[in-house]
Amino acid sequence: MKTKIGVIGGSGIYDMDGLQDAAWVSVDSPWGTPSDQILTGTLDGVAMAFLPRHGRGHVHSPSTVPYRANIDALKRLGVTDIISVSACGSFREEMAPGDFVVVDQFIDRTFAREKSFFGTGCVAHVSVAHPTCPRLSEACGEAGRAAGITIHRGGTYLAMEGPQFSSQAESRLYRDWGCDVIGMTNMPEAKLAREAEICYASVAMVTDYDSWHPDHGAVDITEIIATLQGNGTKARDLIGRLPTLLGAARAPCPHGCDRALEYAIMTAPDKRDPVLISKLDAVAGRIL
Ligand SMILES: CSC[C@H]1O[C@H](OP(=O)(O)O)[C@H](O)[C@@H]1O
Ligand SMILES: Nc1ncnc2[nH]cnc12
Repeated sequence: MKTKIGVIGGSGIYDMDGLQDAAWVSVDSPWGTPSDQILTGTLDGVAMAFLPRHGRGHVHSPSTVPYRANIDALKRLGVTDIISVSACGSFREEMAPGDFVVVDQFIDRTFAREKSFFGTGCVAHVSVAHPTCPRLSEACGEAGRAAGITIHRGGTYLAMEGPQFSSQAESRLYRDWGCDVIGMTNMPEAKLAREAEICYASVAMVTDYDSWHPDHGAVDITEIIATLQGNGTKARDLIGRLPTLLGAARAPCPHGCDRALEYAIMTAPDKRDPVLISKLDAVAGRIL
């Protein structure tokens, strides 16, 4: 199988340079219209697909990002591995603004989003005990180190609904829960990538200390935007190193991300809803 790297660019990352045969393409999805067109091309001989999560011009709020359409569209393009690049606040002194964190766990506190491709007429339960792919996360860590970025391996990301930032009491609570960083978008994105059997790694770029830090006051959007610019340059460097690290030929995921649906579907074949089954053609076509 061939590797196709999908990059979902978060706040401040709306484009990707250096692709050969670059073209923005529209992808139709039965799950709605994706956030934007998808930039396709190749980098060092590896196929790439870049999607700005909020759309060019930052149109979609964290609650209205069409997460299902985005993941479905990437799957339709043949994406095997997704790198999610996101801005985040930090709950740890040592995870400072400008640092990157390769997230490996999530606490999902979002509540106003569609979180699954499955439902009435085709029920499925996948495991998200380990919601990110260790192989892909390792490659992101290596690429970040090679780019000279201070990059922390492993961290728990609190996904909040937003769009407002947390109160100081919430910020302190999440810190006490053992969370390391906070953002508004990695859920349900990571869960949907698992349902679509796509390896998913999350690179969170610290922009602020949220609102718990006694020396930093409350999170402030102007501070975030200033830090985002430097973070974006580093993120482009990290992503540019991934094709060589991952290679064009892809072995099956040793952690089973690409087989997540193998035993997940509960609904008996004769009880399945044909309309839903047809919408699942890309996500679950391998097993349906
Ligand atoms: C620009 S501050 C808040 C905004 O930034 C993050 O976006 P993303 O995860 O797409 O990089 C955060 O989740 C909020 O949406
Ligand atoms: N403190 C914060 N909370 C939520 N999302 C963020 N994105 C960047 N900083 C954030």
